[in-house]
Amino acid sequence: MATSIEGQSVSDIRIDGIQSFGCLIRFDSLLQEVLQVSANLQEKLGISIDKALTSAPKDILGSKLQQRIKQSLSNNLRLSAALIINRQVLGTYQRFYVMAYRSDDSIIIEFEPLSRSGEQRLMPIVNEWLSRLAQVQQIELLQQMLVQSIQAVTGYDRVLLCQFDSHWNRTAIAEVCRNPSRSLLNYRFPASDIPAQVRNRYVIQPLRNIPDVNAQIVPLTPTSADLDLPQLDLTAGMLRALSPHHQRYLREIKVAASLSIAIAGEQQLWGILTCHHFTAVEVSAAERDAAFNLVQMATQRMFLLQARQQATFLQQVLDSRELLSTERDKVVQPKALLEKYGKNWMQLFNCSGIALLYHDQVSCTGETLDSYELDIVGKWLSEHNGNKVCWACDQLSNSPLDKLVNLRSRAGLLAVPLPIEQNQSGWLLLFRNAKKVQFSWVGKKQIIEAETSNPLHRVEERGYEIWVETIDTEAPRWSVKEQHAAQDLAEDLAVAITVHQISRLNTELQRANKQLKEIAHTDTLTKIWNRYRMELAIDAELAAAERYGHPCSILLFDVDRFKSVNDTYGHDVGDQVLTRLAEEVQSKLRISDNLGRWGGEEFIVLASHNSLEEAIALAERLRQHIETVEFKTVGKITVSIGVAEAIPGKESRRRLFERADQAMYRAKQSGRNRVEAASTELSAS
Ligand SMILES: Nc1nc2c(ncn2[C@@H]2O[C@H](COP(=O)(O)OP(=O)(O)OP(=O)(O)O)[C@@H](O)[C@H]2O)c(=O)[nH]1
Repeated sequence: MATSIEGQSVSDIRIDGIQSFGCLIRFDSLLQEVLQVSANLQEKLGISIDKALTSAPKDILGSKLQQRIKQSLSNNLRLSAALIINRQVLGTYQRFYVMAYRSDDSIIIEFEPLSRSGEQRLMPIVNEWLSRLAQVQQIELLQQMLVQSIQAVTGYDRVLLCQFDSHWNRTAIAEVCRNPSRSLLNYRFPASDIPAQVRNRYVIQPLRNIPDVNAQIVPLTPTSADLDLPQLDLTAGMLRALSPHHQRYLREIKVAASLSIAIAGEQQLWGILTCHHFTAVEVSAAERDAAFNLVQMATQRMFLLQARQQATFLQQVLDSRELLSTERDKVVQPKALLEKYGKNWMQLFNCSGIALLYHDQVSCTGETLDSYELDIVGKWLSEHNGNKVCWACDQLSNSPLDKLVNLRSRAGLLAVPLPIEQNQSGWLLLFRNAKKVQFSWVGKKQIIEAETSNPLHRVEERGYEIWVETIDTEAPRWSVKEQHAAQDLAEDLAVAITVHQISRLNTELQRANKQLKEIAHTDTLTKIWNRYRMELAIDAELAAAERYGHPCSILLFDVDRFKSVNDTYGHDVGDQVLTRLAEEVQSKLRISDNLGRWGGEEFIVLASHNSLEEAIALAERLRQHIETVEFKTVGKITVSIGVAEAIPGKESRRRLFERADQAMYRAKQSGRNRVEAASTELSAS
């Protein structure tokens, strides 16, 4: 079997001849001289070759047509629209479809006789299909209707819509076929069938009409070699003869007539619509043009529907992101977000599972991998891909990850970096499971093997080789739109993660601050306020007392002969006494009084709102209570207490304390286990 539909797989072969459904005249670049004519000129135009080669172009074309063509070609390489002309041929009027274009420093004019029959029937058919195509909302339905409409207009036995993949292999995605046993639907054709130079021709001339594969090539006369001119490039025209390769190929697939219409995408060819007839068939220029227009119209609609589909997808992603942004204020755990929205994202991105890796945490939903494996994937991505770039894979078994983790059915992975802190890595991982698909390739095994790494097996013969490729380790590709949308989502998740992180740090910071405060304010042995905290409390109370004019007093007390406790029972027992003493005193105080350890075995009570008399009474109660308490190991102890009432605004905390200390000293001097009050004279001094 030939390797190429166009048969031009190796070199750009030119043939000095045309197909027989029209005739051709080659003029010089100024349209002043006839250089070559096709051998069927007499038959088609009624002008003998000799006459044509010796006549002035005006005499063959008529001055009106000559003028028109000259004008059109003065700026362009070809006529912007083909002309229909009437011409008398052998006594009867004949209509012709005329194409004119420049090629190789010549002007080429092609004439195709038009038959009147059938044209009237064409209009309503075309109009009906146009209106039906214009209303379809589903892409697959539109594609199916397109092939049906082309069959209705051209009458071809098989109409096939093929789409190119990124390697230029074609897959037949829609078909109508009169003979089901010759259906090629879902078949795949290797890229080499339509090599680059042939695809380039389709860009220049999207129509390729071969009404009779077996027709003899009509030679040009004189030949280009005779004229010492290069062989003509007839790409822009309709009559270009088919190469022997192409002819052999079409014969092998038992096609007698073919019409192909290239479909241009935004930047490159999107696909090709191919019509095959199993016997030779005359397709009129009007039918051909109608088919071309239907393809144009349907594909524009198809691209519109595709754009709409993508817009819907993007809108859904946007909606999901909106929901996510409403969560931000609530400081939700990222893991909870995945639990809440994961299902929706899985649907949107058509994936089996989603994982989120950040700050050494792994959360996932749906079918992904084990947590430790996800961790390995994250580390591998950061190491080999950097933290800034997306990584999309549709065949993980072919990637280095296959050796690192047990992939199970996961075949596709879209890994999107989470833009969190600079040196931190985080990933949003979307997984797709493998999807089993089978493709029936048409062509030689060797060629198909070059296009795929999957095993092939031959299934049947239909005059051409068919090789079935089974793919069960691949997932559907991640489209550019999906990748961009996933990046947007990752950005939002990164914000949610950062907000959560900050709030967590805040809580931790607050807790630490509280702890620090407690440590800074608490005496480690007795767990009551320490001296620093007591000083703060006395200062605040002094300020309040001055401001509001209420009294306030302090009680300074000290364990009597505590040294002997330590000496007799040891320091630990001494500590126990101090702890118990604090508890006992605390239990006798009002909520508004504060107890603190002043240092060593000295304690202080801040009795807010207490006058000296009230404070003395409190001190006496405390002293008496302590006297009665039975301390473990030690038995009874006593305390000596010095009481001083503050003179707000007139003395400092230090001075107040000194007065209380002096009173306590007097209590010690007076025999201990006593309460002494600081004198007011002293405080005034
Ligand atoms: N176990 C223990 N002993 C302490 C602590 N702080 C101070 N002391 C002891 O308390 C004793 C205080 O002794 P002194 O200042 O001589 O007074 P005293 O023996 O209590 O006699 P007077 O105060 O005069 O009744 C010392 O032996 C200190 O070592 C403490 O946190 N734990």
